[in-house]
Amino acid sequence: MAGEVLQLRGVGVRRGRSNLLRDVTWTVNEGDRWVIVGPNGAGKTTLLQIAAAMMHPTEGTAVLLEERLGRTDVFELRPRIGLASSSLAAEVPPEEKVIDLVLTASYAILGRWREEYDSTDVDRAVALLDALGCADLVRRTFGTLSEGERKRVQIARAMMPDPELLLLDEPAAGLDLGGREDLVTRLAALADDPAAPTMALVTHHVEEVPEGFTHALLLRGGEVVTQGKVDEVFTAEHLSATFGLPLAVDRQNGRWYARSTR
Ligand SMILES: Nc1ncnc2c1ncn2[C@@H]1O[C@H](COP(=O)(O)OP(=O)(O)OP(=O)(O)O)[C@@H](O)[C@H]1O
Repeated sequence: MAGEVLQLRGVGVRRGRSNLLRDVTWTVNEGDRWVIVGPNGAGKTTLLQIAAAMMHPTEGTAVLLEERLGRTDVFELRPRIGLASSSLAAEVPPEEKVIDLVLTASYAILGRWREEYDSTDVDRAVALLDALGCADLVRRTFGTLSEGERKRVQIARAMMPDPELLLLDEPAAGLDLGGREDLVTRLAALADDPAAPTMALVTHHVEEVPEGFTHALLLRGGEVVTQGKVDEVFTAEHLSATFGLPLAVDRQNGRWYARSTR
């Protein structure tokens, strides 16, 4: 499939009197690697929920993989989109085996019972875990993993059905410095792989943006501050407006750094 993977036009999400998102217009093209950056409560997770066909907009239109939300069967659409998020991780039973957690993603269910998998599926699951540095965790249960290991296993699961769009909600949250750097390096390798799916990653921190991410969208108070090519978006002016404090922004070896100048 060529062209637009996701197209939002004038998207709003209201809950009671709150506008979680307002007038968001955003196009993701095949092969793009997007980061969505903003402070707590900006609406980042809400935006990702729409991109994952887990939530419908209250206003505007959302077209995912050429299917318009509200006019398509989301149960057919969801397996084409990989989502890794801490809220999904919280639903995993602690006794779930890592290999089963990844394998069951092909069926978009939790729990391995009833399905049988062929050896091609098992080989793919092991290869994905290996690529994310988790080959030694295959036989462990999810409940025994560290936070960093859980994050990497979740990404392997999200990639298992070979999605056309991969969505990562705060993949580095809760990781120590070594864990963050390991994950960011692996995500940079993924971003660099032309065979990898189109991606969108949510974070609060520009330091967590892997090298090779091409585009950025800044959100504040449910509204887009600016969006476009990452080096045009990640300026002191734009990031200061997004986070509501004066920031200096640096880039070194493809990575970004921000600090307060107050
Ligand atoms: N059902 C709801 N009813 C009212 N407000 C809600 C509801 N769900 C979320 N919100 C609010 O919408 C805003 C956006 O939430 P969202 O989780 O999308 O933000 P976020 O940018 O991902 O935040 P964080 O970085 O803290 O995870 C928050 O202020 C949140 O409290």
